[in-house]
Amino acid sequence: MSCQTPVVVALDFEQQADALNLVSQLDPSLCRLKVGKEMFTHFGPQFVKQLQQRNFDVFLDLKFHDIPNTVAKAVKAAADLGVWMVNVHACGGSKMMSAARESLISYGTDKPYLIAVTVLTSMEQGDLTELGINLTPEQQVLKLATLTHSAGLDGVVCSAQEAVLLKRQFGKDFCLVTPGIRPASSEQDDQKRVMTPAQALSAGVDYMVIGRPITKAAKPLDALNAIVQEILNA
Ligand SMILES: O=C(O)c1cc(=O)[nH]c(=O)n1[C@@H]1O[C@H](COP(=O)(O)O)[C@@H](O)[C@H]1O
Repeated sequence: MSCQTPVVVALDFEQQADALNLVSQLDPSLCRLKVGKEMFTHFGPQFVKQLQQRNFDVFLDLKFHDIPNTVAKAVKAAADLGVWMVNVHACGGSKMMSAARESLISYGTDKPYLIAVTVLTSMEQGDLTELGINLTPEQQVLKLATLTHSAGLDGVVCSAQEAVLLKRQFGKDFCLVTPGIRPASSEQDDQKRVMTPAQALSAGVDYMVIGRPITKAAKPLDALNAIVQEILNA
């Protein structure tokens, strides 16, 4: 059965055994899984394959940002790995994003979702100013999402705080993937532009990436179930 909820659990663990211990308690109909830079650097494609063998959809979150040729080839390598979703940085620009999209044409309907990171959810106004960007986070997200949409990608990573604006601008089929999701009882950690699961759902997000509120909970399965319940009740 394919996944019935928008939850994507971010598997950010140092030890593969700890990640697999959590995964063995999870059901692919209740969540998808994200593998990011830490675990992919430690454990590589073999780790992704282990998750796929357990019937999970895998979001390979390596946020590619490089010259067009390099990113196109990296995205193609992700497609060869059979991942469900892969991302690039929208800051890499239109040419880079177009090259990434074109590298997936030969995969037809088997291609992974290709999405672009706009403004990291850990960033706020001061972080943009520091980079010489004199726009609000929302304006910068809109600018990068416009480039992403024009380059023909499937959607963006943004915060749930920008979801209403982006759905209004680009329509319901432009996929919104939102980290920075925090149940009311959770710590914010290093996330800045946050929303609760219920708020994110009503803002119209398609997928919620959630890590520490689940993985660092005393009882991760209970934490996930509570989040799913909050979404179902919203
Ligand atoms: O692309 C991402 O997944 C991502 C983009 C972004 O803007 N913010 C963000 O937090 N992420 C990832 O989403 C996950 C969030 O984890 P928690 O903050 O533990 O819920 C991490 O694995 C981040 O690498």
